[in-house]
Amino acid sequence: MTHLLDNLNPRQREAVLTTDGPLLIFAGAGSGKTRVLVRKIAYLLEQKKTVPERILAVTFTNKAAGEMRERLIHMLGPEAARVSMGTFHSINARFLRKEAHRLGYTRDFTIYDAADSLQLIRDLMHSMAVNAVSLTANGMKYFISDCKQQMILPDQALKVMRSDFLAEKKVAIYKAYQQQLKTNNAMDFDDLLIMPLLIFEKFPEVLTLMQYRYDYILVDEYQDTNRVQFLFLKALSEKHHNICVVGDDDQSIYGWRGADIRNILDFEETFPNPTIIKLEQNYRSTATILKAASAVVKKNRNRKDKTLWTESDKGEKIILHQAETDHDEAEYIANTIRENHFRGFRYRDHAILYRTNAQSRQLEEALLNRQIRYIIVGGTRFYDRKEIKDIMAYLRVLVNPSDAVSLKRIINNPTRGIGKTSLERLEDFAEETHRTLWEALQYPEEAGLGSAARHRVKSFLSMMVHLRSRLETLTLTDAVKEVLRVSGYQSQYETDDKNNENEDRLENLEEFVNSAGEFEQNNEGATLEDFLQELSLLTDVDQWEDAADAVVLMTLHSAKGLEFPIVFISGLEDGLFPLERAKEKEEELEEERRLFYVGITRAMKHCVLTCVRRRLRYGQWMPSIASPFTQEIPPDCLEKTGFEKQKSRDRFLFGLGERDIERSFVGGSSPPKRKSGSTPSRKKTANDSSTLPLASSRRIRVGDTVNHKVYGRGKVLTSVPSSQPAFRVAFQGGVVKTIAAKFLQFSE
Ligand SMILES: Nc1ncnc2c1ncn2[C@@H]1O[C@H](COP(=O)(O)OP(=O)(O)OP(=O)(O)O)[C@@H](O)[C@H]1O
Ligand SMILES: [Mg+2]
Repeated sequence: MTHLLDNLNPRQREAVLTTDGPLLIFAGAGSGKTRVLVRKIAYLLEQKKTVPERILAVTFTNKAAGEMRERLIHMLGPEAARVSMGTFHSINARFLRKEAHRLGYTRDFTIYDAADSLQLIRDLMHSMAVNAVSLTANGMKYFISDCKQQMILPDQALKVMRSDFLAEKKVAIYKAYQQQLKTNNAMDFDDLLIMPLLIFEKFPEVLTLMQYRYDYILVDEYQDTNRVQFLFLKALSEKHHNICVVGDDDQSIYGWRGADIRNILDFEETFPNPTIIKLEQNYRSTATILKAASAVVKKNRNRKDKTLWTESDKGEKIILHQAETDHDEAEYIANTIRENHFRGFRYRDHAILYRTNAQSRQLEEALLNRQIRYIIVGGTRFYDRKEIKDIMAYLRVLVNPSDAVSLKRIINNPTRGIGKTSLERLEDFAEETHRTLWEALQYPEEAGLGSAARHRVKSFLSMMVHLRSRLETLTLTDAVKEVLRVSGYQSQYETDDKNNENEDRLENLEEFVNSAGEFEQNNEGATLEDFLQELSLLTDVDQWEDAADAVVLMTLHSAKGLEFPIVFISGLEDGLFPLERAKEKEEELEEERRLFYVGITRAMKHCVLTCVRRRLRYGQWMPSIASPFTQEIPPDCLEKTGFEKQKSRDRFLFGLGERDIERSFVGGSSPPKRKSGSTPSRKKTANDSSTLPLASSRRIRVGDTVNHKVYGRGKVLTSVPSSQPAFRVAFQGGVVKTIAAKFLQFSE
């Protein structure tokens, strides 16, 4: 047996051994909070002989849950896999599959992601003829989510709202939205958190059962729970009080998504006689990194003071590099990574963090340019692509025909001649007769459709009914294939011109079938419902498979809980990090500072901060100065580079109307350096490709076979409109990527 208490300091050991009663492990970054949580679960299983299912462990991402599970299996064997583990959303979704019928949903309810919710709000605002200029669908979505996160239901909303001339309208939309969700047998992400509490309230016997179901509840990253999650934990632990939460108020970075820092700060008042254990030794970072991070976060006023110390060496100073432009910044980072690689670091030892996703483009270019492998966490997600959302909509309707958002997405996709007017008539009929849209499809005549349209609706309906019956006998993967085939969705891309984006779509659909296969392999007896649920609840980080040796790019938010030997934090400029809008409110500025603290404390050995003198934002060159946060780092921890006496030159560069000059050089060599005062050179245009070098003498065309230094052989799918010649290429390893032509070698 692994020794459960090995390699733990006395405080950590105490935290593992304190199993009963409320326990708050309150500690700074890298002090072993997550390690303690894993050991504690192991201890409960091994020493206290707790039945695995009777332990509930809540993590911030599904990936973190997966890693915890693996570690436990490694320590204790396969039995440990049975511990109930997951994010709040996935744990609640599982619960609701069994219990949502009490609130009038079926167990097949659909989970709407942010885009689905937004679509529904848009449709509702359209049908309710809401056209107030100051009320956008997006704004409404925030409003609804905000209410839900505070447990304010539509009926109470008006009472608790500040009077605002749009208040009644907003509440009316909120009400309609909630009703429509119910009709669609669908829940949004916030509902997944609220509905269990409503069930507890209405059916106390269910709560009692749940209170006896788990003996121990453990929560990681507690500082980022919101009010509803807090109420859920409180309700569940009320009988046994065996709740152990770990967190760090300095790492609370999801206030903008409703996380309530008071949950951790007020723990002592909420849970009776809690034990509080502070962990103060940091095991992750060098002394310098730790000193810098601590000094920064100490500037926040709304926090509990804590000391972090380490036995590690001082290590190297944190580098603060100022580059000329964002292009140069990316070049600097990529060069540094290349040098580190020569020195023996792996690519995967590096993480590049940024405040906003938009910053990744330049970084990608620079890495591609040097054939450095990388992975982006977040950005355009595979499951957000049109064709993937379409096929998922088919599957959702088959599982839950009441889901009108998905039904509307596919009813005329591929084109079946069921046009807008027909659909509107069907929707009106559904509303007037209190039917779902799916039920209305059975009455096309009554809904007032012409005979041709009636016929089309009937044949669509009978195809779907047929598919639904097929689902009962087919395996998950075969079901997905069958739907793709019978619906005609796949063939619409097969018959058309091969040399356009259709091939791309077909590849993605194939990849989707593969992912179904993989899911089936990993989850015995998996159903289509399980698969759809898993896909709906994936977070950005969950989609990152970290097996490959690749640099990882992600936002600072996504990096929470992770660690890397070398961390770059890019774009450390005033107005970008902290964001401009956060500077006005102290609370928000403090949250940005915590985000910076999270960023620095991801680094084990080296931390490199970068900023630029001017950045292209919204198509304009913005003169930039280093983030005020960089000045909060003690000077003896910092080594500044690149801050040169170029400021006088900068004045000539701003506003000279050549804002795109670098754009046309992206990925290539540095922009031409001009002497101060010289007139701008002629702007290079997108069509000016004649001067750009191509890797071979023959120009590359769609359909060609090409070679790439990193990705190997591939086939050119499409040409991509861009400031320089670029192609979408399907490589042999299954990777599909857009690559600048100059990195491709024509292959006979
Ligand atoms: N007692 C210990 N001895 C050696 N290494 C340790 C010890 N405790 C923790 N570590 C190591 O320190 C690093 C940080 O631990 P862990 O990720 O558990 O910290 P954390 O407090 O959860 O950090 P964060 O606040 O970033 O979530 C890990 O690499 C972990 O393996
Ligand atoms: Mg942790």
